[in-house]
Amino acid sequence: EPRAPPDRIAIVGAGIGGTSSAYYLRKKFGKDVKIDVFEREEVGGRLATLKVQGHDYEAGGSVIHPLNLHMKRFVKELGLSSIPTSGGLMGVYNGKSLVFEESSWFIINMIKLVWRYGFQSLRMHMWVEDLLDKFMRIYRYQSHDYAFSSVEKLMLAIGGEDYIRLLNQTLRENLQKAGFSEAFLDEMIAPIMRVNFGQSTDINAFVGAVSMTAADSNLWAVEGGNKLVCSGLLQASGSNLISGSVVSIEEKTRTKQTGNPMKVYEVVYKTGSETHSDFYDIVLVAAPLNRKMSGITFLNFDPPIEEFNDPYQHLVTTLIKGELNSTLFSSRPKDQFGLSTILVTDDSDLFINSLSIVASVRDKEGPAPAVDGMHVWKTFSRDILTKEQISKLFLSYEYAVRKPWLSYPHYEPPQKCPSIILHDRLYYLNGIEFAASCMEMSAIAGYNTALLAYHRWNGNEGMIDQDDLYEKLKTEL
Ligand SMILES: Cc1cc2nc3c(=O)[nH]c(=O)nc-3n(C[C@H](O)[C@H](O)[C@H](O)COP(=O)(O)OP(=O)(O)OC[C@H]3O[C@@H](n4cnc5c(N)ncnc54)[C@H](O)[C@@H]3O)c2cc1C
Ligand SMILES: CC(C)=CCC/C(C)=C/CC/C(C)=C/CSC[C@H](N)C(=O)O
Repeated sequence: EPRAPPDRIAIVGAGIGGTSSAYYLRKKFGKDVKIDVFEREEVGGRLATLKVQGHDYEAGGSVIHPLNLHMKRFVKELGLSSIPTSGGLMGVYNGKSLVFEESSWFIINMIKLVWRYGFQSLRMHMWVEDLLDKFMRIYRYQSHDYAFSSVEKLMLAIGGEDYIRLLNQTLRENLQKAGFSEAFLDEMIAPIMRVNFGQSTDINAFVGAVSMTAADSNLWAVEGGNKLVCSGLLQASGSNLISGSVVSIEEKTRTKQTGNPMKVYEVVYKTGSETHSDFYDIVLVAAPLNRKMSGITFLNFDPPIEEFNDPYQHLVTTLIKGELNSTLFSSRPKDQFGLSTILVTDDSDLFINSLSIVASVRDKEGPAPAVDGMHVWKTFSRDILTKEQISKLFLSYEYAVRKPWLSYPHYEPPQKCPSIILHDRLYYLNGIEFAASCMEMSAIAGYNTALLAYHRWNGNEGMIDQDDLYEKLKTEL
């Protein structure tokens, strides 16, 4: 029989990780537990929008894969709508010319790819499909309430030693061993890593494969903004949003109303200039702890809570309403340029990772047609763009707005992922980002940590770190 549920749970962070964990904690522990979600900025976290002339555009997490089943389920259960994001033609620029340009004709693209790279594109598609096939196992494990006490054990359960190997090799090493050519890696793979994770093929091979799936077609987004999933989950979970910044967490002993002494966590948080504190049975940290990003101090833990020293990447999203200077990329007349996404190779020496025409979060039909040759373009760059750099990219522009991020871990395989269990009933979701950082991975972490907290609270050790789950569930169903 499950023991009486906890009285109070605290979640630090109202991004997709924190809000999905609130949603699943409510489902598991029931209606009586009090769930407080602390958020120091906007609900949504790295799911955020920027306004350009009255219209909202994704500035953080923008695309979702059709096989991201948690995001798909959230949109359905929250009564939200999805809009397609793929579309437009892509080119790869190497600093001198466009080494590859998509055609609107599929057969032309195939001929171009086979002519330049043989059948490597087809082999890459199969490599990614194999990863995705194994990846789908996590949904079956979680639908049967199985949980994992570390990212490595979760990865092992999904893809066996192959997945652990992907974590511990660079994408380049893995693909070189698989026989892919340097030209294919430099001209096709590296630009996709740069746009998706701000790094090249030195990234770990698992996040590299995840990044390749983000180059698939049929990607989608939430109409009105992906951050609506977070606000929706927060409401659906019946949690209390506390707009404040958590500054410390410490284990304390308190006497409950029953008269029994209980170990609880004191969460100290600031709202404006005021400092408050409250006590919780369970705490989930759903925000990166790296390099003091969260500003949380763990007080008087013995042994002390592990250090989180790996850096996150600086990345700047800039939205510019302007007319592209297409002569920078091609000698064709500007009205025949035709590309809506430009990726760059490592040796392009260009100060951006990517440039693409974007649609607002309400545009169901894709980007609005150009007005006076002007579109809204999104660039990703490591540093804030100077006016001179923007003027190099655009013949003219009406408006520019930017959002700097500490976006993703800097990946440096072999990849050690931070722990999920920091202390008895103190959990950490964002270690999963060191496998791969995306909305669906944080949603998976939210579900896994909710299940882990529930099973550990109720002593259901048999539901944690089960071996051979794939075989077990294959025969059971
Ligand atoms: C530019 C960019 C583009 C991206 N594109 C995509 C994409 O297309 N598709 C995709 O799937 N993923 C994408 N991602 C990644 C995806 O957005 C993230 O992996 C995901 O949103 C992380 O969610 P999270 O809840 O784990 O963390 P976060 O969203 O970072 O949420 C953590 C929250 O905790 C809060 N917080 C931190 N410390 C404290 C504290 N001490 N007290 C209170 N609150 C605190 C923060 O304010 C934040 O709101 C992108 C990310 C960036 C930056
Ligand atoms: C977890 C699995 C199996 C799939 C997720 C695929 C996916 C959507 C990954 C997101 C990768 C990412 C962080 C992209 C950032 S940039 C997105 C887009 N290219 C843009 O330019 O906005």
